[in-house]
Amino acid sequence: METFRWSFGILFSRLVRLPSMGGKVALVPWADMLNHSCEVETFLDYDSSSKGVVFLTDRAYQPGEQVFISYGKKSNGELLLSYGFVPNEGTNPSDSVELPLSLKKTDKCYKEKLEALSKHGFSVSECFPLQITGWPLELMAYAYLAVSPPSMSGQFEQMAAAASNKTSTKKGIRYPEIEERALQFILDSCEASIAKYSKFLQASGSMDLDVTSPKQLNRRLFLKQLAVDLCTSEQRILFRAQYILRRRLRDMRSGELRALRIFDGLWDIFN
Ligand SMILES: C[S@@+](CC[C@H](N)C(=O)[O-])C[C@H]1O[C@@H](n2cnc3c(N)ncnc32)[C@H](O)[C@@H]1O
Repeated sequence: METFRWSFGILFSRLVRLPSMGGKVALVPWADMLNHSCEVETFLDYDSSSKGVVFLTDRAYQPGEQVFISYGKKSNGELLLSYGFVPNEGTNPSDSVELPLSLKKTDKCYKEKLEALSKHGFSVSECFPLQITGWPLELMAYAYLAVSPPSMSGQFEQMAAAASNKTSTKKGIRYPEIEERALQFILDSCEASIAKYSKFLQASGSMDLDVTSPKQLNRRLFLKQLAVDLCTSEQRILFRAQYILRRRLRDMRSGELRALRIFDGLWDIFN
């Protein structure tokens, strides 16, 4: 098992996917010494004219400077799983965190909604990727479905299709009448996830590493630090989403309040 794990780790951390050969994988000695940087876009690829694997840098490098390639637009979690490292905090624009969303068991239309989701290959709980720059339209469509009242049952199918990205238009759907509830629903999930991350990060300070040798201790400390780095970066994305959602909800609610005040003012005039 130990040998299998080692071979698996070596293979997955060193294999190269060659886009011009349909993503074929290859082991490329020497080229596999290049480290990843989230700031570069260039990658290794097969070049049919020279019949070899080539790499063109995207900028000039000074002698002695380390040359980087891109291992692909991957989240910190993917980089940790495939390559065993986590980029420095805030340096990976492709970083994302999976946000779990679920239908509520107490929902009056639970069965109908689940049926609509099942038709599109979804189940009662789904995860959607949150990025520092925002969230996908599919996540919003799922949130609409989760909060929509029985009077909107005619739209469940459309919402489920949009959540699974199987609509023909690929454009986002909008239901202004339930937008506030949908945003609040996403915010609640976001805050539940933040609480889980905070619990882990707090506990990590006093985690019992249960080791018998200094070598084992160093290894466990290293792995713990990787877990802490990953959780910190994922929690950062959740905090950003929480900030955006709170602001949007506050603006919507203050807009509604203003409209209500104007209505009250008009009411007073007419009375
Ligand atoms: C294809 S090898 C790159 C060469 C490797 N540094 C070596 O010495 O052989 C991939 C491994 O390099 C390391 N690596 C690559 N980019 C890194 C980065 N930005 N930060 C930390 N480690 C990195 C990881 O251990 C990864 O599994």
